[in-house]
Amino acid sequence: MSFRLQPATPARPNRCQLFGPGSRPALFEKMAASAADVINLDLEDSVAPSDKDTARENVIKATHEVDWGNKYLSVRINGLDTPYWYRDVVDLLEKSSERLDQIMIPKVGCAADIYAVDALVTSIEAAKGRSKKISFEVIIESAAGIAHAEEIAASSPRLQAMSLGAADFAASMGMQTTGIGGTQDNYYMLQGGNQYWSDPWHWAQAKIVAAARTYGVLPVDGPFGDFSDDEGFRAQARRSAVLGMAGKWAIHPKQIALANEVFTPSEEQVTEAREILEAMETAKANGEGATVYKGRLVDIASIKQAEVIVKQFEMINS
Ligand SMILES: CC(=O)SCCNC(=O)CCNC(=O)[C@H](O)C(C)(C)COP(=O)(O)OP(=O)(O)OC[C@H]1O[C@@H](n2cnc3c(N)ncnc32)[C@H](O)[C@@H]1OP(=O)(O)O
Ligand SMILES: O=CC(=O)O
Ligand SMILES: [Mg+2]
Repeated sequence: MSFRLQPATPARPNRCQLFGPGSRPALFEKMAASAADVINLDLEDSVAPSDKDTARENVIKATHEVDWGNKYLSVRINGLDTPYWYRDVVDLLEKSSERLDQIMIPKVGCAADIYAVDALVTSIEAAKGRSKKISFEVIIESAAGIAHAEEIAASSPRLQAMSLGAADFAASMGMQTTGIGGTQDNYYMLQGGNQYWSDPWHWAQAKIVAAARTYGVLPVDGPFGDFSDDEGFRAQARRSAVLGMAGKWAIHPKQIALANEVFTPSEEQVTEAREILEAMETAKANGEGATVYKGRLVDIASIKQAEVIVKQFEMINS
């Protein structure tokens, strides 16, 4: 470990972030009753320009009137290149109830974007005497965003999570696809006449995980657009979980159980992690730093790996 220790990420479950348009208030009670850990009420791309004002009012009303239980309640504001975002922030901070936990900032391109929102939020919080400090989540979904992922991850103590937004990311990068996440037919290697599909999202995910984990921010996988394809969602989510992401968005209620399943360590994974910890306790008692578990090497690094799984499981069940 470096002399600079890696900060812990926020200790709250973030397996599934359920999205719903702010312009469809009929969905809000259903979202609140769902099994998602985080709710993202959207003012941005799922809301038509003509509905922006009404959606904002709906969302503010819902912070007062809907029982959100133990959900982490987040609202996605409009991008900083639009005429809507400042009004989103001002009205949310001045008029929403203290139940609001987080603002999600889309299409972030550099740390200065967060600085601007932080300055506005901090000023309104002080002016209005709000007792809860609002947290931020950012979406990395542009060439600039991925190029500056590290400075964005370091930009504000308010920052708790960083998501990959596959749709806008693909557009900004000029990727030749209309798919939102998942396997891309044309992204394959050829060997012996056979096609082997590769993962075009992998490097962006890995970059986000590294940037976020360096600064104690939760890395999150964004949308998987084809909500009819459960196995496609599972495969994408499993790859994200193995890479170190904490959770994934659901853009339809069908996807909530799938995300929770993948981002909750299985009984087998937890049992194995606990057995590794026990094996290492025995090794330590014998004055050894390394030992053998089921024919494999385990050593002091294995303790940290096993603890990741046990801690995830314990946090979800606490
Ligand atoms: C690229 C990005 O930026 S992604 C993030 C922004 N996008 C979004 O927020 C979109 C979120 N999702 C949606 O708006 C909707 O789910 C849609 C448009 C995809 C599909 O909506 P529908 O056609 O109503 O879906 P469908 O008919 O399959 O709904 C089945 C049930 O789930 C409910 N439902 C649909 N979406 C949601 C949701 N997001 N949250 C909770 N419940 C929902 C419906 O009301 C319906 O309930 P019922 O059985 O009681 O009648
Ligand atoms: O905002 C999400 C995206 O995929 O774009
Ligand atoms: Mg987007």
